[in-house]
Amino acid sequence: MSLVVEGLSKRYSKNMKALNGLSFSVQEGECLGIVGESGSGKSTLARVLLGLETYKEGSISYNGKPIAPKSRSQLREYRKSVQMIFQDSTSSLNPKLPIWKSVLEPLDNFKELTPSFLPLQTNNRREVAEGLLEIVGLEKHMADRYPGELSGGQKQRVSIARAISIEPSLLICDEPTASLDVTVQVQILQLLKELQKTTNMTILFISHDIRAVTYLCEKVMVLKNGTLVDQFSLEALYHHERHPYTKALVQAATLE
Ligand SMILES: Nc1ncnc2c1ncn2[C@@H]1O[C@H](COP(=O)(O)OP(=O)(O)OP(=O)(O)O)[C@@H](O)[C@H]1O
Repeated sequence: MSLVVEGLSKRYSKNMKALNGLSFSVQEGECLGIVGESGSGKSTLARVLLGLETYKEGSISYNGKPIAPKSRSQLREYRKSVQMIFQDSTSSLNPKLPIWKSVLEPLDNFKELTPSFLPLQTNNRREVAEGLLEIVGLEKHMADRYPGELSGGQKQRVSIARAISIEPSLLICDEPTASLDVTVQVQILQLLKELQKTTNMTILFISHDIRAVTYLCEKVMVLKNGTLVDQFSLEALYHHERHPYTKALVQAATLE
């Protein structure tokens, strides 16, 4: 797996660049964190990387092939190995579907894929869903519940179960813990960390919260007004060379 972004810019209007000449790459098994305040361009970047949003300047390539949002077949191929989790698990789960059916959506889309890390080899779809729920720490009986009957943390676990069902090589997380209580945030981060270790998937973790990013990721990028102002490895977080904006984020987090 390799994701390479070069000179990526995105404008919503003539005068405003939401993303401004971003260049970075992510390699197999890495966990890259992108941190920035509100309006810095985090969601725009996630949407562009997922092919949900077009861009005119720069390039994005996945495993050496360009991501061209206009090509449906390329995008389908890409989605076989790239999954996502968003902040709002409520709107990403269909309220009318029992949990087990929601969990199976990606597998229903890509029938040719079979998740090798599931403990059970079965053709029983419901059992596959239950196995996935167990992997993310939910009990089997949750399978029959509806999203409205679950807590925020439980819903986010369901979103994670669904995302990992096809064993993605790359998981893009856009503020996955932002709407959760602090203790639940930690549990979700622990789960992602554990899953990353067991599956060796690559994680791109986008968040306004530098504590969450530095808990999970060994490489960090800082986004400010659409520009990458700092990039560093976790061990250099407190280094004097850090950009003033990074230092300000760290300081604000310690004051909270
Ligand atoms: N669909 C859109 N049309 C016009 N401008 C947009 C659109 N989406 C985002 N923007 C603008 O692009 C900039 C970056 O927005 P984006 O949502 O990517 O930031 P963010 O870092 O995710 O913020 P937040 O954490 O508040 O969601 C902002 O100035 C925003 O107003």
